[in-house]
Amino acid sequence: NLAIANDHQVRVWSRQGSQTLQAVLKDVQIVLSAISMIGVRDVACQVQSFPLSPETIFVTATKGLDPQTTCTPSQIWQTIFPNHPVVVLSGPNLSKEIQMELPAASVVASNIPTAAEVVQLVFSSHRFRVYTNPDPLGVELGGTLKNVIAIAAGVCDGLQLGTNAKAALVTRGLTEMVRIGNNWGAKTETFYGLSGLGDLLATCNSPLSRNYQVGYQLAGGKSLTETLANLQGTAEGVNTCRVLMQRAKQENIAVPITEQVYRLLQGEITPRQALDELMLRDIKPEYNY
Ligand SMILES: NC(=O)C1=CN([C@@H]2O[C@H](COP(=O)(O)OP(=O)(O)OC[C@H]3O[C@@H](n4cnc5c(N)ncnc54)[C@H](O)[C@@H]3O)[C@@H](O)[C@H]2O)C=CC1
Ligand SMILES: O=C(CO)COP(=O)(O)O
Repeated sequence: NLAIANDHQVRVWSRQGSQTLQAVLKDVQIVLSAISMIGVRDVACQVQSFPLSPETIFVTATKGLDPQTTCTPSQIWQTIFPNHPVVVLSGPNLSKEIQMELPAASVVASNIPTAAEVVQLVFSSHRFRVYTNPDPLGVELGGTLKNVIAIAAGVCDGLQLGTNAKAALVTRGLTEMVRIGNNWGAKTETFYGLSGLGDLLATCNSPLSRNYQVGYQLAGGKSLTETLANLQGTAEGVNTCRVLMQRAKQENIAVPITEQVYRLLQGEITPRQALDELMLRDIKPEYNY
């Protein structure tokens, strides 16, 4: 809708639609993927078999981690299309609000600045303010990692733990995101921008967020299976949490909040036990000076 409002021609493909992917991709300048994480590699491999101009830009809006490789979506697109520009689009962008034409801001990040600028122009308008950023990994990890913290935030609200607890959780969640991001090569300052703190605040405070909803329902005593069965759309944080736990263990990264969300999702602990585990951790400095 945003691109159409800027007079661009847009074609939409979905596996439920009648048009073939090849027909939709004929002569396109930009391919924007918003496939859920589970389907990214499959769709990218299909796209690889179609003729595309070498200038075609890939934009990815998926927020997740590949369970097999722990790669981010943009890393998958870049591996399959090594000679094409890849741009990450991420920010505090709850789609229902954008559909309602409420104002929002977002970030487009790429190793190729001109590609990010092209995409910035395509989507920018008086109701959607788009910033460029040179740290695609950081921007992508902000949108991906906050989903795990949003599950925890949903639990926090579901248990009615109060505003102080929520502020503590979100702030320490950001510290955890920065720690993981730094370890994987992303820049600290990116996490304090729209795609990090911005998206964290949006997702942790909105019932429109599916990840927040997962936490909220679990706190209300529903099982994960029941919660996911009644959820409209994908809650990427569930898969992200599992992938993250596996990689954090391998790389010895401290991820206390992720660990409690993981154990909760696995059905190993109750929401109350997860809270106690976090509150009773060894006391320590807020950060290492
Ligand atoms: N909804 C939102 O507010 C936002 C969503 N995102 C991200 O966008 C992605 C998609 O989210 P939603 O559209 O909300 O989820 P959704 O569940 O509504 O849509 C995902 C789509 O991916 C399709 N899909 C899955 N596997 C496929 C495959 N192998 N081949 C073809 N299609 C496949 C599904 O059929 C579905 O239409 C997620 O990674 C999400 O984190 C990012 C920003 C905002
Ligand atoms: O990423 C989002 C908003 O920026 C959407 O959050 P959910 O996937 O939790 O609905």
